Amino acid sequence: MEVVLVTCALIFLDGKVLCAQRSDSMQLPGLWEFPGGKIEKDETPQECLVREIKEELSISIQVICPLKPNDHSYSIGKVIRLMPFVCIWQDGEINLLEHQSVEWVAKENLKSLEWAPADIPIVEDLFENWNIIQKQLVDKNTEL
Ligand SMILES: Nc1nc2c([nH]c(=O)n2[C@H]2C[C@H](O)[C@@H](COP(=O)(O)OP(=O)(O)OP(=O)(O)O)O2)c(=O)[nH]1
Repeated sequence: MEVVLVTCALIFLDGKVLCAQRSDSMQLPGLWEFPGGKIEKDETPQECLVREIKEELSISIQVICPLKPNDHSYSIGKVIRLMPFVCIWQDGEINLLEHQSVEWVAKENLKSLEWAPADIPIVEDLFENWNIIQKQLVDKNTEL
């Protein structure tokens, strides 16, 4: 069974997370996701994420920690392993190079978006652990 490794970034700023809507030229058009992409040969998931976010949104991020990955099969014989990472915005202005739109979303609005099926368990996990993640980010900020 082929397992495709895909990273995605939960980028936090001011208590909201950045969500992106896939465009008509992408697979799963119109659905919401966390930006990211497939891991290339010889790169770590963290390197992949920094590269993808620069390519897709033209911003720099800092990768903080992983959350639980989710395996999802969109077609027979092929599994996507979606690997989420908590990240913070570091530098640059968002420029939509692939997605049709992005939104900074608060916890209470997370579940109202129409998510790509592979993201649903990740959104659940994020919702459940939202306050713990926020606290970790605040502690991290005071450390810096
Ligand atoms: N980046 C990302 N991809 C996701 C998410 N949820 C989800 O099902 N996917 C799927 C869509 C695609 O089938 C695959 C990732 O493909 P992609 O098109 O974003 O990645 P990529 O830029 O490296 O792909 P490519 O252009 O090289 O084909 O994972 C998500 O939250 N983020």
